[in-house]
Amino acid sequence: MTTGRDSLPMKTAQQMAMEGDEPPSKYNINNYTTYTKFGSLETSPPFAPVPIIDIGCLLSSAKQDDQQTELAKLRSALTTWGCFQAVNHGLQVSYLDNVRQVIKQFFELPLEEKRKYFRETGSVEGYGNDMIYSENQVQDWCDRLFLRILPENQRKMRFWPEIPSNLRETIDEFTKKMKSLSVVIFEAMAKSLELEENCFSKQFTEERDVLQGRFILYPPCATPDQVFGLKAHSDRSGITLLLQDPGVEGLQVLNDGKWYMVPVIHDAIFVNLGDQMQIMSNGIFKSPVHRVVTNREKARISVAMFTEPEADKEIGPVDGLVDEKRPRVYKAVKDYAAFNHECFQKGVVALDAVKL
Ligand SMILES: O=C(O)CCC(=O)C(=O)O
Ligand SMILES: [Fe+2]
Repeated sequence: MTTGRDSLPMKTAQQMAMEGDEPPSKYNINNYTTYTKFGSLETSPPFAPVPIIDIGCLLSSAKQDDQQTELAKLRSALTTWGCFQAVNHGLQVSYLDNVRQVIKQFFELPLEEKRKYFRETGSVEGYGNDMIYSENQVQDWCDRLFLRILPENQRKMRFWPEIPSNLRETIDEFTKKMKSLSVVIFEAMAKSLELEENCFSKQFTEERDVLQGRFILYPPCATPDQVFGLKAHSDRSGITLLLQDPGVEGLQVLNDGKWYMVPVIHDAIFVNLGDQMQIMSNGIFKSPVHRVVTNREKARISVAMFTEPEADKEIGPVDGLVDEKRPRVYKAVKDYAAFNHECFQKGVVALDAVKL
């Protein structure tokens, strides 16, 4: 995958922030009209009353009544918001803090060290900025490390930092835990729609499925009202599991045409659906549009893990969700990642392009 225009930044957002630079004009959304379709950049909208789901109650071992109540809550969360805060997921808050700390330590390293893992132009994997597809693309005020973690035999270890020395092992272990949590969630989603328990999970739990990690630093920004941390998008994944920075908010979700700030719950894992789940659920579940705003004083880090079916697997609305009352909304697609990328370059919304 190569593009003529892609380039690495002269200075990373973190360097600019450290040296007190104002964000350059290519970071200023007011210079680009394309980004106003989702509304203006509002840095302190109301908090999103995003549902809190008790994962323990979704397990088959939970009391039947508790399970039914939680499944109904899950279904309502996913049909309205497309996201929820997962609590009681079995991971200690000290464990989650340790994952966040390791990522923070990586970003605190001197640039010369991080530079070893710089992504190559025309490719997303590695340390750096988002790929640049066009001159009309506003830049995001963030630096990130992007890794394709699963399938294991596709890991490109040259992009996996050796410092901090426990980073590789931490990511590996966290991935296993997130993979198991995702299976619980996929099964619960199916049960909440009265479908076979494995009808979603079977698309994601074989040997060659993909899991990508995006470890992000949003440095403080001198002009938060003009600059996005991450511009509005929906995820192309099946589901995304996100660890937020416990010290600072920044993630916003769009609901019914209005932006809401996602509250930070220290021990929660924020879960949002991606486009591929919206397709598989025949549009019943939502893949929410979301974005990240910046903060004048504080840096924010986040850890996002994206699950996807393997590229050759065709996905489409599952049988149980298509009937006369609810005709099929989406075509079947293969390699939605590549399709999504193509649409992005053409300025087309991928989910619209797979509608029948
Ligand atoms: O940093 C966040 O809170 C969200 C990250 C995100 O939306 C993404 O990486 O797709
Ligand atoms: Fe996202």
